[in-house]
Amino acid sequence: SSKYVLSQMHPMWQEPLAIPGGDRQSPIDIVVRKSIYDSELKPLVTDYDPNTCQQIWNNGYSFLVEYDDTTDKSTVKGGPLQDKFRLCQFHFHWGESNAWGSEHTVDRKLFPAELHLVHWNSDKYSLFEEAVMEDNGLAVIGVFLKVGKRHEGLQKLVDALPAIRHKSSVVEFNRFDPACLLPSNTDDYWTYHGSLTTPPLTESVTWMVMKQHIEVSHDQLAVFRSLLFTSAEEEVQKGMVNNFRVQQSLCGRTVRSSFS
Ligand SMILES: NS(=O)(=O)c1ccc(NC(=O)NCCCCO)cc1
Ligand SMILES: [Zn+2]
Repeated sequence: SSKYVLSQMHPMWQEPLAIPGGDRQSPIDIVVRKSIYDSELKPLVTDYDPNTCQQIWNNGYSFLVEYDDTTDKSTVKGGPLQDKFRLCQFHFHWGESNAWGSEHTVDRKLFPAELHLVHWNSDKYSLFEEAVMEDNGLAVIGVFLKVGKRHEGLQKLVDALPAIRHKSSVVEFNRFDPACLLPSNTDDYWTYHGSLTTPPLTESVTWMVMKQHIEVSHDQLAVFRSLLFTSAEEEVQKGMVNNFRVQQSLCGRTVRSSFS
């Protein structure tokens, strides 16, 4: 049977009716003039070991690059963080067009895509699964992507995507340094307390959203859109696009900025 690819605007999963707590959900719109400059916020200190990179796979929501998080070899500290957090994976969210795709917005401005580097508090917990249930368990660095010049460091990752087109496909992926995906300036960021943006939506994330974006080419982003939400045996194949959650209400939270 001929399989055809759909790209629909429907969200990839149904928003639950009730969310535990529900007053610190992510993503949000960052209203720049309402963010509070906090001079106590330090620069972020990332220390990533490319040799801890293990695999790249399609989990049916996005594609994830997973790192060995059994030691403190790839970590982030500083910024708003009191502890050291271990990198476990990074992934992206994107749209079917360059006009939208990011999860966070800045004064309602949408970006074509957003990178999330996911870390868990290894000073306090011994597993991601434990940390994900705790208030200060996770730290996620968000980086906006804009369409422009080709990102040389990203190309190694783009070249691996055709091998993981379908949900649940995994390939080995080594020696990738996630630091190459960070903007040149990581001192300027917004930070707030929020949640995971996909189920289980747990409210355990300290978000650090970079002010400076990175640039990737139109063609590189087009390869993201060639991925599928669906597994190989499914009759109808759905294009992996618009895998972002809609903005959530701030519920009185303060967004702090590390820059004035
Ligand atoms: N988009 S987001 O808020 O950055 C995000 C990050 C992690 C997760 N969940 C996650 O990583 N679960 C996998 C747990 C495997 C532990 O090794 C969901 C959403
Ligand atoms: Zn994410």
